[in-house]
Amino acid sequence: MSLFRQFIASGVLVITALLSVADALAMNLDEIDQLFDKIERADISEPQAINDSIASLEAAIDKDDLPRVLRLSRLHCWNQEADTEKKAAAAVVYANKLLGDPKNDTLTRADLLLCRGYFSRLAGRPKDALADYDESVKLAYQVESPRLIADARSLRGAILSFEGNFSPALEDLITAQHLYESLGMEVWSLNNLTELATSYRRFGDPQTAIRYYRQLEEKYRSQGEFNAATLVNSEIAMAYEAMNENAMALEYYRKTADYWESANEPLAAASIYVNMSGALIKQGLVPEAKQKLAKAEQLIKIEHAGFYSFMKLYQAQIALQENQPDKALALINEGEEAFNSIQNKRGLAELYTTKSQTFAALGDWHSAYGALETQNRLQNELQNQLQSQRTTEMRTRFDTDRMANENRQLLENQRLKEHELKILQQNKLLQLTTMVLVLVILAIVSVFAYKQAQRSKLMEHLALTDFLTKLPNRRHIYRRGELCVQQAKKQQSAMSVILFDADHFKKVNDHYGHDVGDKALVVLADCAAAQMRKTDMVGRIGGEEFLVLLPGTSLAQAGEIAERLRKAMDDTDMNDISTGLSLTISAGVASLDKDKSFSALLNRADHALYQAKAAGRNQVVLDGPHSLAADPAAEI
Ligand SMILES: Nc1nc2c(ncn2[C@@H]2O[C@H](COP(=O)(O)OP(=O)(O)OP(=O)(O)O)[C@@H](O)[C@H]2O)c(=O)[nH]1
Repeated sequence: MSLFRQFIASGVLVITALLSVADALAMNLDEIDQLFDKIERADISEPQAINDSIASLEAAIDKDDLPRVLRLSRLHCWNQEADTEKKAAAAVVYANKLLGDPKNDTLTRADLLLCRGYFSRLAGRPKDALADYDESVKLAYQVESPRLIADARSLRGAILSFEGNFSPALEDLITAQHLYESLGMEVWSLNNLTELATSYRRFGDPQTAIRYYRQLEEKYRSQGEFNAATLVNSEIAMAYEAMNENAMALEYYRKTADYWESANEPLAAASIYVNMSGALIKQGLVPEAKQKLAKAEQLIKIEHAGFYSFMKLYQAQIALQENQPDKALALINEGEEAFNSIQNKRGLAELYTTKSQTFAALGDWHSAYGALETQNRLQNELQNQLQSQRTTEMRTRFDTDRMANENRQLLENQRLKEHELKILQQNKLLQLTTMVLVLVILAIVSVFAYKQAQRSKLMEHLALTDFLTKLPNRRHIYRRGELCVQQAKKQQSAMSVILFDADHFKKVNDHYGHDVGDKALVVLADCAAAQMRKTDMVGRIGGEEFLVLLPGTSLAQAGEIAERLRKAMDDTDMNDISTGLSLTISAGVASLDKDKSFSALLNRADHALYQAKAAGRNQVVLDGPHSLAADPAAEI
C-alpha cells in the first residue's frame, strides 16, 4: 500500500513539476516580450538603457525561437547611430545586410525596409527613403500589423509633408495618429501629432495646427519635457504669424527665446530672434527688431539658409524704413540668393514686395514695377497652390471617416488575432496538462486494477483453500473431482480416489487438547501431500477427513498408494507435537466404475472407509471385489 501511496505522490509531483516548468517558461518569455514592448514603445529612451536591454534580450532569447530572433534583428536595425550623414549611410548598409537574411518573414521585411528608409532620409537620400516607405506600407497591410502600419505611414507622411505633397501626407499622418492613439503608444502618438500639426501649418491651416500644438505643449509640459514643449511654442508663434496675429506670435516668440537663452542654447535663441523680428516689424517695433537681428547676426550664417534668408529680408525692411535704400537693396540681394537656394516661394514673395518698395525709394520705377510683377506672379502661384491645398483639405477631411473605419477594422482584426493566439497557447497548455493527467489516471487505474486482480486471486485462493492445512478445501477438491471424472470418461482412462480419516481423533483432542489436534491434522495433511504426484490432489473435506484424487490410477494402484500413506502416517513420530502422541488413519479406496459419476465414486470410497473403520481402523479397504474385476484401468 505504501508503494501505491508513493506512486500517487510521485504522480502529483510530476504534474506539479510540469506545471511549474511550463509556468517558469511562460514567465520568462513574458518578461522578454515585455522588454521588447518597452523598447519599441520608447518607454525606455536612454541610449545606454536601450543598449543594456538589447544585450539582456540577446542573452535570454533561444536561437531557435525564430519570431523573437527576428524581432531582435529589427531592434538592432533601429538602434544604429545616425547623428552624422556618414553614420546614417553606414546604418543603411547594416539594414541592407539584415534585409538579406532568408529567414526574414513579411513583418520583419516590412520593418527592416522602414528602418532602411529612415536612415536613407537621414543620409540625404529622400527618394530612396520614400521607395522603402511605400513598400513597407504595402507589406505592413499584408500582415495586418497596426503598429507597423502606423510607423510606416507616420514616416511616409512626414516626408510627403516636407515635400509639400499634403493630400497623401495628411492621409498618412491622420491614419497613423488614430492607430497610435488606439494602441496607447503615447510617445509615438505625440511625435506623429507634431508632424500632423506642422503639416497643417505648412498647408495653410494655422488654426488646426495651433489646436494640435496646444495639445502637444500641454502633454510635453505635464511630462517635464520642456525642450519639446518649447519647440512646439515656436511652431505656435509661427502659426499665429501666418494668421497675422502678430501680438500673439510675439508673446510665444518671447517665451521661446527666453527659454533657449536660459537653457544656454544661443543658436536656438538666435533663430527665434530672426522669426520674431518679422512680427516685431509688422507691429511697428522696429528698434527691438533691429536689436534682435543684431544678436542673431552673430550666430546665423549663410549655411543656415532658412533663417539667414529671413534675417536679410528683415534687415532690408528696417534699412528701408530708416531711409537707407542702397543698404536695403544689398541685403535684399543676399536674402534672394538664400531664398532661391531653398526654394522658399513665400519668403521670395515677401522679399519682392520689399524689393519693389526699395526700387521705388531709389526712384527706379521700372525695376520697382518689375519687382512688383514678380511679386504678383509669386503671389498668384502661392494662391493657386493654396486653392489646390484647400481642395485637398476638403478631400482629406471627408476621407477621415473612411480612415477611421479602416483603422477600426484593422485593430479589430488584430485584437481577434491576438485572442486566437492566446486561446491557441492556452489550448496547448491544456492539452499538455490533460495528457499528463490522463497518463497519471491511467497509471492509477492500472495499479488499482492490478491490486484488484491480486486481491480477487487471493480471495479465490482463500475461498478454495482450507485455512488450517492449506490444502484444497471441500468445494475445491469436489470441483476438481468432477472435472477429473469428466476427463477420465472422455479419455476412457482410469481414475481412483482415496478417502481417509484420522482414527479416534476425538480422543486426541480430548487428551491433548484442540491445538495439538490441529497440529496433528497439519502433519497428516503434509504427509499425504508429500506422498502424491503432481497430477494428484489431496484436499480436506471435513474435520479430520481427507480426499485424494488420483487421475489415471487403477483401484489396485490406488490401494497401494493408500497403504503407503497409512503406513507413513503410522510411522510418523509425533512426539515433537506432544509426547506420546501418535495418529493412524483408515482409508477407503474406490475407482471409477460403470456409474461414471463423481458422487457415486465418493459413495463407494465412503463405504470402503466405513468398512475399514468397522474392521478395526488403521487399514485400507478397497471398494468391493466387483470393482476390481470391473476396473478397466486395472488391466493397463
Ligand atoms: N483439533 C481439531 N479437531 C477437529 C477438527 N475438526 C474436527 N475435529 C474433531 O475431530 C473429532 C472427530 O470425531 P469423530 O467424528 O467422533 O471421530 P473419531 O473420534 O475420529 O473416531 P473415528 O473416526 O470413528 O475413528 C471431533 O471430536 C471433532 O471435534 C479440527 O479442525 N481440529
